[in-house]
Amino acid sequence: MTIALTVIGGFLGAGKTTLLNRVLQGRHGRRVMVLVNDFGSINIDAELIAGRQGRTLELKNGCACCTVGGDLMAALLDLQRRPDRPDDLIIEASGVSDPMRIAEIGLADPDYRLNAVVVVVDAERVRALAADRYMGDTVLRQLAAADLLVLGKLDLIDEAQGDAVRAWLKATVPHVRMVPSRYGAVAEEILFLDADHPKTADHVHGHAPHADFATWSAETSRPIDRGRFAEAMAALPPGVVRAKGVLRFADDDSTRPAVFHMVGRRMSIEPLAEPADTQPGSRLVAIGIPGALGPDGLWPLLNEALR
Ligand SMILES: Nc1nc2c(ncn2[C@@H]2O[C@H](COP(=O)(O)OP(=O)(O)OP(=O)(O)O)[C@@H](O)[C@H]2O)c(=O)[nH]1
Repeated sequence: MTIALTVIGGFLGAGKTTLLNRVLQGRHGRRVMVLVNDFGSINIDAELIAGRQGRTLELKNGCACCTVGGDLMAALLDLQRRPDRPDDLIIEASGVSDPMRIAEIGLADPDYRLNAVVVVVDAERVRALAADRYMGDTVLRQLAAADLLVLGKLDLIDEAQGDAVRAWLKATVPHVRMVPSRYGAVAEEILFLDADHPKTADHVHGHAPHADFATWSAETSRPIDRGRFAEAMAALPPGVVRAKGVLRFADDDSTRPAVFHMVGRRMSIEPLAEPADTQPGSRLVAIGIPGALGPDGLWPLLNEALR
């Protein structure tokens, strides 16, 4: 039997890991493995995946659609030879990748068949991102690659705005079905799409490079002051479009670290859902337009927040 391949794409912070976690928690009876490709030297995404032990593979050091194609092929080959070979492989693409390109790399291996390319859309931000001079092409390419659009974050906008986003998506990618989803609440469906995707064959082979994004990361073993951390993050320049971290605050004596998300200017800090085998210390990564942060990257900000 071939392994069904599902690629989850979507722009930085759209909600890909949230959807993936819902799939992993679902009662679908399938043996699912996941492969995450974060776009930085510290792969925080792998830490944020629920029940990840034994079923999460990581692709580090670059964007799978551009630089790590060879690593991806090697990982796929390895997986289908394992005794605990899965029924399904879900690849969570990095937020800047072209998910169709990743699907194509996967399909070069005859042991895999493409179930679907699922693209998560941040309903609050998608139109502004698509119109952005720097990020627009990447976003539009992702939308066009989808067999299914999962329209998340409708809870952050009102009904009229939600209708306008739907109408815009319908006009922009008329052939693509979309489903609304709050925090990935369509997860059960996505393993069983078995999409008919003529687009894969038609897709222009070769790779039109997407805009360059820079990543920054910083780590510390010292506790972090919550108030000063929030102030430091609020001071990030607009060119930093996404940041996330697994953090240990000085005022929190639980063993459970906190998870920090910044998507655009929206920030949240919550306890890590499943703290089982997380690393000690704190880690922070950010992604944005090259040059948005100075040569020391996140370090000055993180240092300000230490106690
Ligand atoms: N309000 C709201 N927030 C959501 C929804 N889905 C996801 N989020 C939040 O959006 C933030 C980013 O979610 P992730 O799932 O980490 O996004 P991602 O696409 O995996 O991010 P990258 O891998 O960094 O590109 C988190 O704070 C989520 O809780 C939703 O439907 N509504």
